[in-house]
Amino acid sequence: MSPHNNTDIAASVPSDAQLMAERSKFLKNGATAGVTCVPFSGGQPKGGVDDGPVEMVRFGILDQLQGMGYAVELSAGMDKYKTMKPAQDPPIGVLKNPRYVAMAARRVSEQVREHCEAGRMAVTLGGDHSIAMGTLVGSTAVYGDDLCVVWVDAHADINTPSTTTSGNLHGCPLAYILGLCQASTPSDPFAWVPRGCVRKDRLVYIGLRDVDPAEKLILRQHGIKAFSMHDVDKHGIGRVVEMALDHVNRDRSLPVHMSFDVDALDPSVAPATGTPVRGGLTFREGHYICEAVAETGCLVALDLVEVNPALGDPESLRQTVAVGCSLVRCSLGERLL
Ligand SMILES: NC(=[NH2+])NCCC[C@H](N)C(=O)O
Ligand SMILES: [Mn+2]
Ligand SMILES: [Mn+2]
Repeated sequence: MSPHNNTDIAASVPSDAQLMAERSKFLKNGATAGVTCVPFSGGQPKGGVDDGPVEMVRFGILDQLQGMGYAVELSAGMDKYKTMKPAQDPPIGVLKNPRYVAMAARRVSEQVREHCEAGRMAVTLGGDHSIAMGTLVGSTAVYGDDLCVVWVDAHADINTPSTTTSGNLHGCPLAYILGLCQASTPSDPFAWVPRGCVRKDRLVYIGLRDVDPAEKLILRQHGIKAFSMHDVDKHGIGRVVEMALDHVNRDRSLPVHMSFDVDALDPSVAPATGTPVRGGLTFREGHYICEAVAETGCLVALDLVEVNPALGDPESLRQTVAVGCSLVRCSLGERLL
């Protein structure tokens, strides 16, 4: 019998999770993925995005992570997100479902904080992007303002309660996180969000192409670094990711939280999402971002949001769920070779 059969190889060669744990600069338990499923759609008007996590689980994301060598620690009580909607939740100004969004995000922040405290890689499956208010409060509670944020999205999601025209809170999480809007009244449902928990110079965007006029002003006013699709075309994705990481984390010595909105990808690659915008990242460009961030060994938290299985035909759904899962795997160190 040959001494080099596959079992021998598998036993002696490190798994992707082991490689990731060895490279992982900030996680004491980097071979454990702390997964939080957030079936939540209250930050925008379209139903279905609350089924994003369950579809990704059904597609096998948890088994896939285990297959890469990760232990998976799943946050309990994902059904609670669907049932915690308050009976009365009238708009505050133009903001829709403010109490519901705030309650859900607060719960997310606690679940993500627990994973980060335990030194696990915190993986959050959305749900709409308003939940990132929770994920970032959770990760910064542990990593403080060292935390760098790579926000991959077609949109800037930085509207304040006074600039949003839609009133959809999935377009606003970063305004709260960066402290661009202060708690106006003691009854503000977002009073628990530590304003400014992420520093403006530690946020960088990749993939922008649909930014509201007021958001453009905010980005300019505060000197927030953003690489649009124009920059991706001009420099190529390799250079853009390098420049983005250089901006927030020149020495690759700080922890990174990546918040990946699947609508950053072109609608031909990820059609089943609520606010698709033409001219997005290719399949490979999206994956390259995840691979390059994984390679730094700095990743401590990942969000994958805005997969909406209710939009489009079964093939669009399958394609979008599959690409969401593969972005998660690549961010957690799955390698092509
Ligand atoms: N997470 C998203 N898909 N956000 C889309 C936001 C669109 C628009 N800027 C708004 O404020 O409503
Ligand atoms: Mn978006
Ligand atoms: Mn978004």
